[in-house]
Amino acid sequence: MYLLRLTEPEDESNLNALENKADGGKDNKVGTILIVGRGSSAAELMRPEMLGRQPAVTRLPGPVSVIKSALPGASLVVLCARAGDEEEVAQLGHWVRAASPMARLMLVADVSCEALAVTALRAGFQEYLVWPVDRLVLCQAVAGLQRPGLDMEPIKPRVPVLPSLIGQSTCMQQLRARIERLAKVDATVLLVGETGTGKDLVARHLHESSHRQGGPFVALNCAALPDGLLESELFGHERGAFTGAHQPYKGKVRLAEGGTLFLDEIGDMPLPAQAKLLRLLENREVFAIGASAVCQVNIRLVAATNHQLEHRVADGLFRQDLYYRLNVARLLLPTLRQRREDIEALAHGFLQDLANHHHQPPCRLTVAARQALMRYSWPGNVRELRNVLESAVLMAERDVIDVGDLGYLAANQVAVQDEHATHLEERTLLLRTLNQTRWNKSEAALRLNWSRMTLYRKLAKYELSPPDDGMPGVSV
Ligand SMILES: Nc1ncnc2c1ncn2[C@@H]1O[C@H](COP(=O)(O)OP(=O)(O)OP(=O)(O)O)[C@@H](O)[C@H]1O
Repeated sequence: MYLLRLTEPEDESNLNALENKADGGKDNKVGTILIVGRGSSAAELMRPEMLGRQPAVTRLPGPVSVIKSALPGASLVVLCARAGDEEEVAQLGHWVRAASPMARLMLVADVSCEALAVTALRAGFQEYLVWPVDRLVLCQAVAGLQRPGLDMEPIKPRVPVLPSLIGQSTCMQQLRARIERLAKVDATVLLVGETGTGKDLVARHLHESSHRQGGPFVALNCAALPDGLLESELFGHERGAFTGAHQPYKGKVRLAEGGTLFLDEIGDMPLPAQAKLLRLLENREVFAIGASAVCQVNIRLVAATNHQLEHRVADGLFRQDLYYRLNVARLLLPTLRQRREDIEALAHGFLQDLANHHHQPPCRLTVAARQALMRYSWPGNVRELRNVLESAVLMAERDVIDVGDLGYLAANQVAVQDEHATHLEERTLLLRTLNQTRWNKSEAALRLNWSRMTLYRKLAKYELSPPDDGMPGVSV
């Protein structure tokens, strides 16, 4: 009853093979095709002229037990979903991976939706189609199933798996709006921010939202290569240009033709390469090592740094003219400390991601674990948060992450609690002494063996004032 015919009607042998499997036949090359439906596309897919014959469609959310019981042995699971169905998509991906790890997963979305596509690809779907889909495209997408020996070959995803920029804080909303604006123009962009704040991810989003999205996105970390090598990697070389140059190499700049060149850690670029980069930005031309002529290029440059470039200029380590060229449009990425309100959403997104990756249900955070994440200072920003959660997922014995699973954050939490307890004790002691001395501060300082200055500092710190002022907290 779960058989969905996606084959051409004239291809009788395949129909027979599918029928055999559905009837408990021995032909394992094809297997069962299951459709889990939601939205108008599911209803459309049921039309006989679309699929050859009348299929059975199971609704999601629907009888979970029915869907789950149908999964083992399925070769292809087609999910028809709408925008907002991300949770179900992730859930189905998880079930399929658990019940039938070799099955292919296909998502048919009612409308084009980035969140849905990204969730589907992260959940292990090999194919993402947007309704209306051509019947031929459907048939091609399941063609691997129909050809013996190709059953398990994954279908190349048609959309890039680019993680979304998570965060609804004001600074993230502003950042998104700026990315959108800058995506419409071809200006050089400089991304500035601490390590792990998402500069690489933003560069990719800029590329994907720009008219260059069909072109290549080529990234190079300028700090990762020694001086000589960086120049040849970036601008290319001719054969025999230097010892070891056995083959000509185009270089990253020319490889990015028609697309975006992303230069990470640009603050660490050596001065000779900086001179060549300036020429590229001014004339849009490259001169490969050993070449006899320049070559015109059409690229957009996005650069990133976690240095204060102004300081590098002042120290003579970065060319001022290049700095002015790069600094045309500058995007400052907020630290995670500046957008603590996004921590929970980021954690949720990463836990979902990790669950898909490890084919497990997503872990939940206890209240104490959530508080520990909120309190920590995150010097390594979003990357550090992701790493902490990844190791917690691996360490947690159940699908619940408690503060003890958070590695060094747990120790930090204890330190915070100790400090808090010490403060509470000191405040209580001070209040008791002040009450005993009827708020005679000199007498209280004497009894506590503090100077009067220390006493005043502590009064300010704990926001204490005499009872006459009507302030709370004088009774111990
Ligand atoms: N807003 C965000 N939403 C989701 N994931 C994010 C976000 N920001 C960063 N990340 C993730 O955090 C990790 C680090 O991000 P990224 O590499 O872009 O940082 P970076 O600023 O380029 O770091 P570095 O300066 O060290 O190169 C990546 O896994 C990235 O996908």
